[in-house]
Amino acid sequence: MDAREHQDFKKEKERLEFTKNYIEIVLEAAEKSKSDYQGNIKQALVDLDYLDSSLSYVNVLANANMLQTTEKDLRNLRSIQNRPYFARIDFTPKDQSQEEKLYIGKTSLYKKDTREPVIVDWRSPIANVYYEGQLGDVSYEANGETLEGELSLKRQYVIEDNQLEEIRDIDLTARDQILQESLTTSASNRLKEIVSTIQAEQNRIIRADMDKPLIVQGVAGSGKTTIALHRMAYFIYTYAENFDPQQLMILAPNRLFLDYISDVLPELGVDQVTQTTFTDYVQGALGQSLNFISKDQKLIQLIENEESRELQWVSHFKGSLDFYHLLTEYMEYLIQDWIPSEDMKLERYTVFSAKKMKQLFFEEYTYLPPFKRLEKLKEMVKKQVKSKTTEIIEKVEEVYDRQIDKARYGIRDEEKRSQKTVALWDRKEAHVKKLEKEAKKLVPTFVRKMPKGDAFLYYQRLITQPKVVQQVAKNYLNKEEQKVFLEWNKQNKQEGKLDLEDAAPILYIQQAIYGIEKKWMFKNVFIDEAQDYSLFEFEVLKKACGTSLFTILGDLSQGIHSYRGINNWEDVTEYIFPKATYLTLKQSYRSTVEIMEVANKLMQLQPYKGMILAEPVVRHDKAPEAMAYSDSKGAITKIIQQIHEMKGENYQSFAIIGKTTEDCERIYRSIEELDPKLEAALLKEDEENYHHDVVIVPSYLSKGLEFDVVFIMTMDKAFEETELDIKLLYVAMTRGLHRLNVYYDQMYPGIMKKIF
Ligand SMILES: Nc1ncnc2c1ncn2[C@@H]1O[C@H](COP(=O)(O)OP(=O)(O)OP(=O)(O)O)[C@@H](O)[C@H]1O
Repeated sequence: MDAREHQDFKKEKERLEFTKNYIEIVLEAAEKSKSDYQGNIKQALVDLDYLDSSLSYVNVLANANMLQTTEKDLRNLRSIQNRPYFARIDFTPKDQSQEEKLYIGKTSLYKKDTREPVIVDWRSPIANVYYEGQLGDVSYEANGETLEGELSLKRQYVIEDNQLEEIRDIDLTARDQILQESLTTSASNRLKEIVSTIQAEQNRIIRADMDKPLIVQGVAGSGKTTIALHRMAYFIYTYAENFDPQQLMILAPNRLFLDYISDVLPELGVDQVTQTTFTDYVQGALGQSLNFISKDQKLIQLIENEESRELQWVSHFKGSLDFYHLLTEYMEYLIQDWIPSEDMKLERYTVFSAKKMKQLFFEEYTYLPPFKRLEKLKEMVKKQVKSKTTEIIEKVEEVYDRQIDKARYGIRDEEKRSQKTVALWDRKEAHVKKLEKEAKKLVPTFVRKMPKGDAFLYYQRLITQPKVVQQVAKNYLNKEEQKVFLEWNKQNKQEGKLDLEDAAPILYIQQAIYGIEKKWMFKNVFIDEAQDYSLFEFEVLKKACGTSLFTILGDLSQGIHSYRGINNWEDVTEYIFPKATYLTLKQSYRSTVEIMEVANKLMQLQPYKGMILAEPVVRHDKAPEAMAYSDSKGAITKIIQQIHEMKGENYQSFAIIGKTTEDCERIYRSIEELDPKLEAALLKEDEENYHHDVVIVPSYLSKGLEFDVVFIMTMDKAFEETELDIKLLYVAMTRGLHRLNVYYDQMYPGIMKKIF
């Protein structure tokens, strides 16, 4: 209700005033202390010039740290200055009579003297009561303890520019009005934070046990991406003391998507986390750039039906755990002759026995990856050569000395004696020199024989050399399959490219043989659009990152890459993350009831059962319309006209989704010709932004994005009733928040006839 009409308006207004003033005082104080720190640093730097004192260096560091915290606090406080909190709870802890009135906001603020909270952070344990609790008895966890109490008030505020606009008390029956309003607003080109409207099922995911892997199946628009980012923010807050945000990594499907989420990260204070795509991660960890065919390029081939049977089979095999086991065997095969089979000798003396080397390499050093073992062994060889050479030379010298003594005391004739001893001396000297020379060659010879390949080369050898394939793949592929496999890879090699599915095995070889550099290892990994990953990819990420603490979010209904990815979550839990918690999100927040009805109707045409259908939050707009056209230019003219009309109705973001890139290019060219003033952009996979009036995007690339109004337009290649096409169309349909209109060629209606 309008804040002014609420019975507590006066008190709430005073409270807001107080908070506003308090923030101002804190900000002023912080500004002052900031300039003090800056002064201190300046002084310390001056001292550093003429004092050789590590103390002043420490001083610089200490103040720089202080400055950093202050800067961070300042930033946080400034960001909430106009809207310090969004909710209040009244909570009475069990066995206490004093009720606490807690105001919840995006960051916490305490009174300096009493430590009484002015604002409670939304991530704090007690705030859980706001997201989860209904009025009455409630409980929450803090520091491993369950705390109980009574929740007597749950209140929401709409505050704009520090003015209290609305106050809403939530009782058992009230619908979440603020959520409704938040969903009605237009989609900008960016994802937004939702701290004030997080729903209970989402809250459970955000706060789910951080010490266990988490798998989330969530329908389209259920907030998976949003929640992933909020869970990161929660994680960083909860473990602030002993956790560096850089130890978190989020893997997104492409760079376009990273750009889409980029604004919300700093808002949530999680901008320091590593954000990348799977292939960029692999190339980073390898320190090498490789030419992968993107999964979208592959999908285009699939949609266009070129070579599709082999493509699906090879991609599927390369993503399977069978291939993973094959790789494991291959690496054993590969390293078996890394250790020489003959002893390292200096003349007839053994410097390092092959048996000892084998024992070190295959037994003692197995805690290291093989290449590191070799390096360790090299160091060992160096030391051994040094000490053994001295030992051997001493032995040889002893033999000569004995002979010299024998000559000295056994030959009576002086001349003969002298000749003999001199000859022996010369021989001794020459022999020692020879030994020294030979000894010098031992380490370089050993090093020369060390394997010179790298992960990529070893992998190429495995997938393109018939002898290796025959030897290693015989337990996994029959002769015919081996042939297809080899030919496929040979073709790729000739074209200088790699399948996307090659990324995981190359990373596996890197990890298993060379090890992964520390900066590419993480404590916690988040994967969005995880339905597109294969079991092999999950497994290798777990190994390379050195953790099993993954948060995996995906939607099988949108699994347009399921020919290479997964078809169910059970396999992921069974084979990769046996300890994972599995949670689902059924509510969809993005699209209207009308759009979701059509999308669900489409989903039910899937050949297999058991798909979780989305339940939209009750929000209405015009029902989707479908139009069969006979002339594509005419249809595009109509779309342009509708865009102009809807812009007048306050819809802001528009997308035209085509089935293929080719269709999108045709649409784009037509728009340029028909309405050059309309700012249109054709989206590509590696695009980093899409700030335009209208974007034209192929169905497979639209995944994860959202727009106020979506037009779907097909040409001579209709969406058909196949698993892939149904999923592609489902993804396209569920991108719209408010309106969806479909245009298809009347000669090629495909599946549209069944749903409209
Ligand atoms: N609790 C919420 N309050 C307000 N808005 C929400 C809430 N949850 C989700 N949304 C909004 O719903 C939309 C969909 O969210 P998001 O893109 O995170 O969903 P998703 O599950 O990743 O979708 P998809 O799988 O279809 O790409 C976004 O606009 C998001 O801001």
